[in-house]
Amino acid sequence: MKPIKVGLLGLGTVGIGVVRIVEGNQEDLSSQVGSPIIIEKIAVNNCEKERDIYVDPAKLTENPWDVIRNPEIDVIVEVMGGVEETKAYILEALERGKHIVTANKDLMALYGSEILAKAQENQCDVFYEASVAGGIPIIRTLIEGFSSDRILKIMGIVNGTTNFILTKMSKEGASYDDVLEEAKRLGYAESDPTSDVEGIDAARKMTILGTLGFRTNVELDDVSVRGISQVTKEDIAYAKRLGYEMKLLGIADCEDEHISISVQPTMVRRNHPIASVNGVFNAVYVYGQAVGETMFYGAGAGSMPTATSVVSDLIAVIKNLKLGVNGLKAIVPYKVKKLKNDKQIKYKNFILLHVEDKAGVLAQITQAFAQFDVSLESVVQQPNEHNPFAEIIIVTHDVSKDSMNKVLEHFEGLSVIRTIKSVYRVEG
Ligand SMILES: NC(=O)C1=CN([C@@H]2O[C@H](COP(=O)(O)OP(=O)(O)OC[C@H]3O[C@@H](n4cnc5c(N)ncnc54)[C@H](OP(=O)(O)O)[C@@H]3O)[C@@H](O)[C@H]2O)C=CC1
Ligand SMILES: N[C@@H](CC=O)C(=O)O
Repeated sequence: MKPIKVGLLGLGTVGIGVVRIVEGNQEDLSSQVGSPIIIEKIAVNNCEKERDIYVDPAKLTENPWDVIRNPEIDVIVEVMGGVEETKAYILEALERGKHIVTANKDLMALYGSEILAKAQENQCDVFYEASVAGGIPIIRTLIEGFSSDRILKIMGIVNGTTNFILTKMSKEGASYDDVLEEAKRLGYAESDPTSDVEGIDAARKMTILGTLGFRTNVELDDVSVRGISQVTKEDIAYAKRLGYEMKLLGIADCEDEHISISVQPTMVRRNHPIASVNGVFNAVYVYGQAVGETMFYGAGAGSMPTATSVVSDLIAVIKNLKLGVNGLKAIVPYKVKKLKNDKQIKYKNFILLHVEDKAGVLAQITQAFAQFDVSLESVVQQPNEHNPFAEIIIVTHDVSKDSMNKVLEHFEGLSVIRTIKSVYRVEG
């Protein structure tokens, strides 16, 4: 049996997991595909670096082109990250007829359509299951499992680092900075963790999920993004007191063929299944017109869970190779994209205000909501224990983003409001 030769770009957190699974499960994997699988060459930044795994030094190179241009190699597994340089490697590999497995959501969110088009041109596979939600097979599920349905909503905790941080802040009262350091040490965070905490990583993943789920070409700029760096322990405590959990949620919905996609810290009603997803775990909730509610749960980051998705993709590529059907499954979004405007985007809001503690304040505030047609679910006014002002906690009904923005703008000019302390989306 002719072995299948794989070129690996990267031997970090995910790359090490890939080598462990390919070597550790060799017998089972090769039985599934009918050929031994050999990792032929591995590109790294520094061949001398000490690693948590032994690999034959002769396999290592500091030049990724040695992998891409190696005629022996059938499949490239890209787990090194990066965008522009990596795109050049991937495009040339495709031109050379090599199939691609990648965990790189940055690359797929920005250049997915170009890469998939190049793959089709060259009858190559490009699989990227690990790019969203680590070990959860959500991409295959959206493409294949929901092919018969119309997806109306995708809601996900798709960043493990931020869920790990919010969970530890909420359950253990830990400090944001300490937990972020821990997430870095555990290999969950991106090399630049700003993209985790500012919601950019989640936005990239939602771009991919939105494209596949709504079968239209969602771009990163279509996603409105807010991260967790401004979420305070006080906000988390308020959420808990009102029966919610604070989560960084990606929310994509489709109504009358118009879509909206956002990533933002969200107060999720405690009885919603996604509210109990903690730590580095991810979950993707999908609502289909026919199927109704579904949810997919698992580790969203880390070496072995992510490598599981990568190696499953590798197996899929090799099976296609054996059948001679590579390149047939590239998804081409076919619907014209229509984005909702701020009048069409509607959700519940939580607002915490610090206000003057005097007569008539509450009336002025509720009057402002009425003026902009924002209907309220609850309003609570209470003195602040340590300060000479009062707090007003408001939860709205579903209201348009446009109306809500007008209320907040109006509040900026109201002298009785000292500070608009927090505003969060509410789900459930
Ligand atoms: N970590 C996770 O949980 C997840 C990661 N991903 C994605 O997987 C990819 C890899 O992530 P991760 O393993 O965490 O990253 P790491 O930083 O741990 O590893 C990156 C690897 O790539 C090598 N590398 C980086 N740049 C180059 C280059 N220009 N030339 C040659 N080698 C290079 C590094 O070499 P050296 O070791 O010598 O420095 C290292 O081995 C990223 O796209 C990431 O977003 C996706 C899902 C989960
Ligand atoms: N940094 C990412 C890694 C996986 O994509 C995360 O925390 O989810």
